[in-house]
Amino acid sequence: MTRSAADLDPDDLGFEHTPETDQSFENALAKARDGVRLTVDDAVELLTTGSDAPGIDRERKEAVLEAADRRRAEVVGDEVTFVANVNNNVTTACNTGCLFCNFKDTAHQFEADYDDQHAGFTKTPAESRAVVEAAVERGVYEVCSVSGLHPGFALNDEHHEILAGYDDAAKAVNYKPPAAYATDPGTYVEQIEAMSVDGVHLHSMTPEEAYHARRGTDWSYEAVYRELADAGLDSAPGTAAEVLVDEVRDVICPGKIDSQGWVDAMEGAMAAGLDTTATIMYGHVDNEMHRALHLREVRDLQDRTGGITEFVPLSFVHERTPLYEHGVVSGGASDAEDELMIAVSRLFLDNIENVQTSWVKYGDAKALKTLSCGANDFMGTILSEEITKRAGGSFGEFRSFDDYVDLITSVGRVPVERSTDYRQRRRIDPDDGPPFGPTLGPQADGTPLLSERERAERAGEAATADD
Ligand SMILES: C[S@@+](CC[C@H](N)C(=O)[O-])C[C@H]1O[C@@H](n2cnc3c(N)ncnc32)[C@H](O)[C@@H]1O
Ligand SMILES: Nc1c(NC[C@H](O)[C@H](O)[C@H](O)CO)[nH]c(=O)[nH]c1=O
Ligand SMILES: N[C@@H](Cc1ccc(O)cc1)C(=O)O
Ligand code: SF4
Repeated sequence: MTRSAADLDPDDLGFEHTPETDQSFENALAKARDGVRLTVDDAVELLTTGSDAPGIDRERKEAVLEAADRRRAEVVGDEVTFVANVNNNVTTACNTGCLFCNFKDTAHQFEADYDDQHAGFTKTPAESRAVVEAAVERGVYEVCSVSGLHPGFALNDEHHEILAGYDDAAKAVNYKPPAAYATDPGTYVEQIEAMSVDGVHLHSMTPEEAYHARRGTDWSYEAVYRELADAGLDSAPGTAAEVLVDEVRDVICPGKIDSQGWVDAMEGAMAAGLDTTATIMYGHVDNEMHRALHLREVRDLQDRTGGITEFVPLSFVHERTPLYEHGVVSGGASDAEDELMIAVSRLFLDNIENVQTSWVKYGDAKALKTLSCGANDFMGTILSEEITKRAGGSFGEFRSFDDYVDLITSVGRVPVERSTDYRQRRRIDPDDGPPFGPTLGPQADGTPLLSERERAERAGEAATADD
């Protein structure tokens, strides 16, 4: 049975790992500056600006940020990349119950005989395809699709048969036949086929979703990802990582696969030939030792695979989440913690080229600051955002190419449109416009993604929603 937030004692979460080391801050900083591979203890010293004293020391923090900024310049230069993408969340139905998440809606509300209104949604494969087609027509060339673990979801027809064969399948394998629901999401393979529109890059199926796509079977992650790749999947998002230390997962996402399960799924995706990304979702109950252990897990995985194209620190958005509402946490990470998380990711992950900063989580001002703390990628246009918005985030759902060019040039860096895998890149000369639009997609001819009128309408809607 999963624990609820109400049962947790915020003053004693029973953690064994604490941010204490025998290393000194000065030694750790010297190693970081010299480009020596960092240990977990080094990372803790840098993240805490010295574990021997409480709080963050301003001067020491600046020294860490500077070292990370220098490393970023050496590794990737002055280019700041971004991608023309659309988010398509297929369903919010999910019974996993992660305590940091307000994206999900419990699945019984989606059942055909449920009478009350609810705020969730499920898209059929045809509806997902329509979203992608409309975006591709505008010039988008990446679809990022992450979803709730709908009990009616299965990999394919064979998977449906296996799951339906279980006694008490709802309890045993989190399964109910799609006919029980008002809207049938189709199979994972059908959703992937549907979203795989003319040459678009499909970035989907987190490790947790891949687990759901093989639950109740003895199929390997590699086999599942191969079948999805055959259906049109191009790369897998390394979300669901949260913090890869099981004592933290036991508190914030006890219903999820454990750290080893996440690593196994990622290895399966890469064995199937897919690129992946990796993330950390920090700033809740985790401490700096947890963050450092997470970074080591990711670096080890990359040493073994080489298939991780970017690392994305995702700062916990707390406002409307069970963790916050039940007083387990009193807020998210501070600005200093955010800056240090980006910087130490850059310094520690010597085998991952790109560190992404998320304007969804940080807002533009802080995201711009992080571009001088080690980050070099500025995410994508996304066109829609549900996860952060539902958790209480308020930084919007769209950034245009014009916004990107303005923001990036305002901090003296070079705006570069990239493909998902970073192999295709186009440097943008700010003197050539505005307006700017994507050029790397199958239907991208440089026209802005949204017309002036559509942008004004969206801005108006956002202003009304804030009132
Ligand atoms: C909402 S899930 C969707 C995909 C799938 N259900 C899963 O868990 O892998 C995607 C990711 O969003 C992030 N997320 C969810 N709630 C968040 C919050 N309140 N603040 C920051 N990130 C959040 C988590 O890192 C999570 O893994
Ligand atoms: N950081 C966030 C992302 N990042 C995903 C990227 O936009 C892109 O899909 C990836 O870099 C692969 O090219 N997406 C979100 O929806 N929210 C974020 O906070
Ligand atoms: N969709 C995830 C973020 C994400 C998705 C894909 C990535 O590759 C990276 C990050 C979120 O909103 O939290
Ligand atoms: S993070 Fe994913 S698995 Fe967890 S509750 Fe949210 S949607 Fe479900």
